[in-house]
Formats: sequence, structure tokens, C-alpha cells
Amino acid sequence: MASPLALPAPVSLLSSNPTPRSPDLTRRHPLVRTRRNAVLPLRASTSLPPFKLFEPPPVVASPFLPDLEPADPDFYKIGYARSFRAYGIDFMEGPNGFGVYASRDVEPLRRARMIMEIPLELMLTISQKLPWMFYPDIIPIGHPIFDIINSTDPEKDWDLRLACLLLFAFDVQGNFWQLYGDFLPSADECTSLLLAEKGDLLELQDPDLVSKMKHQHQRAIEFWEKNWHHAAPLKIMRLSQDPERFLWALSIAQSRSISMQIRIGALVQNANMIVPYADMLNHSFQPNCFLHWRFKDRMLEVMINAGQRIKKGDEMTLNYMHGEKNNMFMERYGFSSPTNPCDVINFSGNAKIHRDSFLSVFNISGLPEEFYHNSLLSRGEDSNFVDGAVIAAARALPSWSDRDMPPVPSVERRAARELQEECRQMLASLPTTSHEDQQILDSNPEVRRTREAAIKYRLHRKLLIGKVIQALEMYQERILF
Ligand SMILES: C[S@@+](CC[C@H](N)C(=O)[O-])C[C@H]1O[C@@H](n2cnc3c(N)ncnc32)[C@H](O)[C@@H]1O
Repeated sequence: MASPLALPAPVSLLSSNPTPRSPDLTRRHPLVRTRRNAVLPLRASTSLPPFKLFEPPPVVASPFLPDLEPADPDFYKIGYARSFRAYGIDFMEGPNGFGVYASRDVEPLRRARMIMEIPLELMLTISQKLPWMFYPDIIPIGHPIFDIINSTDPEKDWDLRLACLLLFAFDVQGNFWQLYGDFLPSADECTSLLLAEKGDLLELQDPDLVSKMKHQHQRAIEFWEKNWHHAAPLKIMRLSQDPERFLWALSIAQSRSISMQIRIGALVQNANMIVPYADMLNHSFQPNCFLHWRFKDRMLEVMINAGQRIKKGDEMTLNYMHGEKNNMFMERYGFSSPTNPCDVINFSGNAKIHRDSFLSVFNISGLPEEFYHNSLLSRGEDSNFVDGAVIAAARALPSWSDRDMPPVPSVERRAARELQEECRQMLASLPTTSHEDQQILDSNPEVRRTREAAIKYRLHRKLLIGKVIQALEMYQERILF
């Protein structure tokens, strides 16, 4: 019986291409991936042979999204024995780098609807536990990269392992990743803080996060020095001749991989995976898509949530991490949000508001872990005000609840004012105001992406505190009603 590792050899489209693109991964494909606001020219023809295993989605300039430009048609045509398929979507450059957008309306359905399917052969995967294995089975027996990967801890070093596998895949003649590498962000375009300069980290105004990132950076450099020393074999040296390239590969592994339980034959394993095309989906706290492993033919499916209405031009999103604060998003992906419903403000005073009153003023329902805004109960103005930040406030504000004791409005108002005062003190203790942060961002449109992400991070914290002050103001006005 064939071993699960013995996948059919990929049929490379590159084999008939006399001049495959060099795997120069410090750049993006100039025709496809450009920095924000730049125009992406479309190419009418492709240097790849006209061999298609599927009909690529039409790539046309979209009138409904004037700021967004479609990807290069080649993007859809990197073919293999089993191809990637996409239904009703376009890949386009948007405000958060590349993203996936609906190319047509989708009516809400009772069942989830598939928009992408990606075969296992195109992914880079390594299982989390021993005996570990990886797909695709591209490392020849005896290659020293195998020993390097094997020397790491499968549970803790998933990112180092994926980075090694990625660097190796770029070096394999005719491998899919030699082409797909052109669609990945370059070191200048990636927001990962692993690529940040010291000055960028200081912009975070968060000493804990700075020290975590310095530690991560050092770990990566130590790993590179240990394995890419002057006596390392040429086969290894050429994968990452300088530490910057390794840092870039590690950033890609961290910011674009997922971990998932997959079943291959009878084997069920937790795997870390870099999944091409699906790695273009941006994050949202209210995602409209999710991932599903289709074990019968080893495909990862990207599905639209059941019951979800999609309008042409909507961005298709996933929730990267449930229940994590902005510092965790920054550490792994290099972005944050002013409306992260799980972000936290640490209050130290004694003031407390009545929890159920606060929740009812803003029509927030559910248990604390799953608080949500019940928009059916809200009037127009409220629907716009209540966002993830108000949900975060409902979780983070010190509160009390006692069935036998109704809240006393005057006591509640006093508590709310004390909490507002504490918020103002927090803002005053920070080195810059949100207005100054915004001005810095507005006056430096070409700032490094990591520096921009760091300034946005500290701005987002201030916006959250500001929103909590506003919410407490509304609470005081409405507590009687
Ligand atoms: C898995 S990739 C998604 C595709 C990516 N936008 C690109 O250009 O290739 C994750 C990266 O996208 C960006 N990103 C994703 N979701 C975002 C969001 N909600 N806000 C800001 N940046 C986001 C961050 O740079 C993150 O590191």
C-alpha cells in the first residue's frame, strides 16, 4: 500500500519554461505586488504554457472598487497536477495589502459555500508531534535541511521548521513555490515586527511587546548562526545566505501559516501549514469565511459561513485568532485593531459599574466570552456606536452584579465618572496623543510598514480608551431608562 507520504509527483508547468523565474524572494513580482496606492498593470499574455486544469476566474478591472486592482492573471495559472480552484472571488490589493474580494453577490444559504479549494500538494505542512512528517515530500533522503528541521522542537519551533521548509521549497527546481514566492510580500512590504528596526519597536510604546520581539529576533538569529555557520554545506548556505533572508522567511511562516487538524488516510495529525492562495485572506473579528479540511481528496476548502449574505466587492475574511488581545496580533502578524472585542484595559481603582445595566444600555447579549451586539434591539444611532471596542469595554470595565440589589443611578454615575477619570489619566501618561499619532501617520505616507504598524498599535490603544470614555458617558445619560 502506498505510504501517505508517497504523493503523486507534481506535474510542473515550469518544466517547459526555459527561463524559470529566479527565486529572488527579497522582491515581489513587479507587475503584481506593489506598495499601497500603486497601480497594478494587467498582462494580456503569459509566459507560461497555455495549460489549464481549471478555468481561472475572470480577471477584470472592477468598477465597484475603484481603489483596488486585480492581480496578475498568472496568479491563477500556476498549475500543478491538481490545481487550485477559485469560485466567485478576485485577489486584489486593498488597504491591508493583498486580499480576497467577492466578484459577485452571494445569497445567504443554509449550507456553507466553497470559494477556494487548495490541494495538499501545493501546501507546505509539518505535523506538530513526533513522529513528525511534512508535505509535500520534497526533501531528498540525506539532505542536511532534514537534520536541521529534525533538531528543532516540533511543538515549540513550528515557525522555524516552516521557515526551513519554505526556504528549501524555493530552492527546488520547478517547485510551485518558486512561482508563488513572487506573490509573497517582500521584506519591505511585510508588517511582521521580526523585520522591524529598533526605532520602529520603540514606537510601540509597549515595553513588554518590545522585549518579546527582541527575544524573538534573537532566537531567529541564534538559529540562523547555529545552522548557517561558515562550515555549513553549500546546499544549506544557499538557502539563506544572510540572516535577513531567514528573518524574512520566518516572518512569512509566522504571519501566513495556520495550524489545523488534518486527516490523511487513517492518520489524524495537528499540522502547521502555509496554504497558498488561502494565505491572501485578511483577518476580521466578524469573518465571513472559515477553513475546512476535506480529507477524502486532501483539499483545504475556504468556505463562506452558512447564512452569510455577501455583496459583490465585499472582502472575504477569516478570524486568525479567537480571544486574543492586540499585542498578540502584533507579535504574530504585525497589525492591530481599534475594535478588537477582546482587547483589555487594566483598571486599578475601586470603582465598579453594574454589569447588566451596562450591557442593556448597549444591547449587548451573550456570555462574557461571546458577548455580541444584538443589533435587532438597537436604534440606528446605537448600531453605529456599538462596535468591538464597546464589547471590549463590557468585558474589561470593573463591574458588579447582584440579583437582589438593583443599581442606584447616582452611585452608578459616580462610578462611571471615576472610571472615565482613570481612563483620562492613562491617556495623559502616554508620550503622545491619538491626534499626534494620527498626524505622524498622515504626514508620512511612505513610512516603513513596521513603523506604521507600531504607530497604529499605540493609536489603537488610545482609540479604545477614548471609546470607553464615550461609552461611559452614554451609560450615565441612559442609566435611568
Ligand atoms: C495571511 S496574510 C494576508 C494577506 C496579506 N494582506 C498580503 O498582502 O499578502 C496576513 C497579513 O495581512 C495583513 N493583514 C491581515 N488582516 C489584516 C487586518 N485586519 N488589518 C491590517 N492588516 C491585516 C497583515 O500584514 C498580516 O501580517
